[in-house]
Amino acid sequence: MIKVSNAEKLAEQAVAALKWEANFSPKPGLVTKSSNGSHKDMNIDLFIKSADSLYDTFLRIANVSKSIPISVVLREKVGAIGRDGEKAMLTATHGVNTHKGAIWALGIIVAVISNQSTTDMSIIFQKCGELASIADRYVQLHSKTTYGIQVKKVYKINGAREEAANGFPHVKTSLRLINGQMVTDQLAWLRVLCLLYATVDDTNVIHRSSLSVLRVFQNEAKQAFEAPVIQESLAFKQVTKMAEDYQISPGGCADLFAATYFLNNLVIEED
Ligand SMILES: CC(C)(COP(=O)(O)OP(=O)(O)OC[C@H]1O[C@@H](n2cnc3c(N)ncnc32)[C@H](O[C@H]2O[C@H](COP(=O)(O)OP(=O)(O)OP(=O)(O)O)[C@@H](O)[C@H]2O)[C@@H]1O)[C@@H](O)C(=O)NCCC(=O)NCCS
Ligand SMILES: Nc1ncnc2[nH]cnc12
Repeated sequence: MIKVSNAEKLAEQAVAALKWEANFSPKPGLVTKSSNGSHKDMNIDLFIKSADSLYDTFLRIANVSKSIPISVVLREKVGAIGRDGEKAMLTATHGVNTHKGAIWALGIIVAVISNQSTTDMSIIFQKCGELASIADRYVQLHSKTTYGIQVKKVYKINGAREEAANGFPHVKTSLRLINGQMVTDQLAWLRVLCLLYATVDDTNVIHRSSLSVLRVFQNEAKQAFEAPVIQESLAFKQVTKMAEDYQISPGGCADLFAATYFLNNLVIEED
């Protein structure tokens, strides 16, 4: 029987995916090892610290998810651990929001892999949708108005919550595009990033600019995605310039990029 990695391995792989994403370059608007993008309060060291602070969160999620069926009980247990994870992140970063969206996306994915003990991606995405769609009473009780909620009040778009509830459609597409290619294939990964920039309605970008700016940004990213050599294309230069001009940062795309890497590199163990 094939058994998915144990809880420790899953947590290690989730942290590794976050560090890989932070280090990946270029990522217009986002923090990389060579640029702080559109950020004054973040840098690569902060992202690495933040990723390390989340190991216990992913480990607890993987452990709790082993034996409880997908249900409101599991959803609320994972939610409570996720909120503890947000606190751990804010302690590690002295109050800077580096990984809230990533805790959410990878938290749900880690929970499902541990729960289902499978590497079948269609099952993983379907069950992620089920788990993320279950209402967690404590989120309603404790959540203040977030940027995501504010943006969705104004525009009819899907944010982080819907991405997970719909079974991560953008991660599914990214995974198909990368199709098991190795980490070292930088150009292939840059294409994945451009496709995410082109298709995700990132609430961070809208919050810092507007929906119409996001649409232009997405259109440039789509052209960059289609270019034979992305980094040499005018469209990619435009994406970079727009990130600078509008100080926009597609943090939601970064999270889904990390989630794609995590699933593409999921290690399985045999009994
Ligand atoms: C369901 C929750 C995700 C909460 O959703 P909500 O929409 O209410 O939350 P937001 O506070 O707006 O955070 C959502 C974060 O998700 C990322 N994101 C944005 N758009 C999308 C999208 N379309 N698809 C997927 N993901 C998306 C994004 O996170 C990343 O960006 C953050 C950094 O942003 P930045 O602009 O640099 O910094 P800020 O300080 O926020 O802004 P400025 O002031 O600087 O401009 C960083 O977090 C990245 O990861 C959005 O920020 C969920 O969180 C929830 O309900 N949690 C409760 C606990 C729980 O149930 N957990 C269960 C699983 S563990
Ligand atoms: N590398 C990055 N830069 C800025 N925001 C992010 N959110 C997640 N990863 C990020």
